[in-house]
Amino acid sequence: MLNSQSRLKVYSGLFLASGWPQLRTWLGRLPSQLETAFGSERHGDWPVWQAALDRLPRIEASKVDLNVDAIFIDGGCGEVHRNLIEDQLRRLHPWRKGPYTIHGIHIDTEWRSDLKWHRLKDHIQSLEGRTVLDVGCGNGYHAWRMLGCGAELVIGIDPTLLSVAQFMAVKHFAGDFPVYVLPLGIEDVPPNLRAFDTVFSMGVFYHRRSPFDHLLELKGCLRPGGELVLETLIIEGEQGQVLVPEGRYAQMRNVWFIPSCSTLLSWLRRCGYRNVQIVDVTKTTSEEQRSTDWMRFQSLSDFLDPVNPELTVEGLPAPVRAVFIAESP
Ligand SMILES: Nc1ncnc2c1ncn2[C@@H]1O[C@H](C[S@+](CC[C@H]([NH3+])C(=O)[O-])CC(=O)[O-])[C@@H](O)[C@H]1O
Repeated sequence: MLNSQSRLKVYSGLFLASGWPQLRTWLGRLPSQLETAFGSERHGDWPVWQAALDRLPRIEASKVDLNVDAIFIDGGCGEVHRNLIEDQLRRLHPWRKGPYTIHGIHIDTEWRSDLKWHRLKDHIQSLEGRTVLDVGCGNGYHAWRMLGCGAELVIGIDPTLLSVAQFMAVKHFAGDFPVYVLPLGIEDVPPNLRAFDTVFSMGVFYHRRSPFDHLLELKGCLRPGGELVLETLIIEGEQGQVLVPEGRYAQMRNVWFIPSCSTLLSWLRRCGYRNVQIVDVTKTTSEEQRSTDWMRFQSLSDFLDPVNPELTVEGLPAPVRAVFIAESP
């Protein structure tokens, strides 16, 4: 089992990131934050996931390609090792974000996260040399893609320990790249760090009970002039319209605010962002989100009205997602 010392080792490259003085306030607190988060080994399944990680064989990667839709890691791996790896990776079920191809094993995840990446990548400022924060990064799929686009350092945060375990499995095989997924929520990032060149918040906004506070927290993470990339569920409608589901939305329990595009644009401006733009609006389809062999639970098609797929099973507008970009003052 990884004890707390060796667990910190996973993040050691990050602690060496003294080249980022703005991050010092946070890095100082990080060891105790990690202790607390992993201390939720109270979390029933963590020992199972940790054991799967511990069983992964060490195989040097001879090729890592982060600029392909299925993040690609390969090396000289025989069938015995491949079977062992696949067995361990499957213990980290459900795999929601991806896809990945690791030593010949294709992890066909619930989400084709590459589709979201393609929708936004040509609209954002170049990530070359930038310090990036990905809030609610899941298992880090987009964080790897950001690195592939030249980011100098990518920090992802996600409080779901299974996502962190999946990231650790991928990084175990990829090697020592400046990308980290921390088992933390946005509320754990010290306020007003003003450290990151680009901050992504994708698929998180509608889970927040207090939308303005989320937009302001994100602004506090950005350096002046930095770029926010915000992706969230929207409804069709005029400025001022917003859906607040009274119960579930597409079977999700924790959905709070789904604004229209012009409403969210005005909220961003109200929070002080400049050059606020909407760069993509796309209906979520079963090509993008579906059950697979690596995510065997229900998925989008089960969450839509079987007679009218324009509606969710609750009778609300079916999921449409939009990407907003904005500049921090
Ligand atoms: N307080 C919080 N702070 C940070 N993250 C949180 C918090 N609460 C929940 N999350 C995390 O936010 C992620 C939202 S998924 C988006 C993944 C990726 N970004 C994607 O765009 O594919 C939703 C989706 O699939 O749309 C989950 O991994 C949560 O654990």
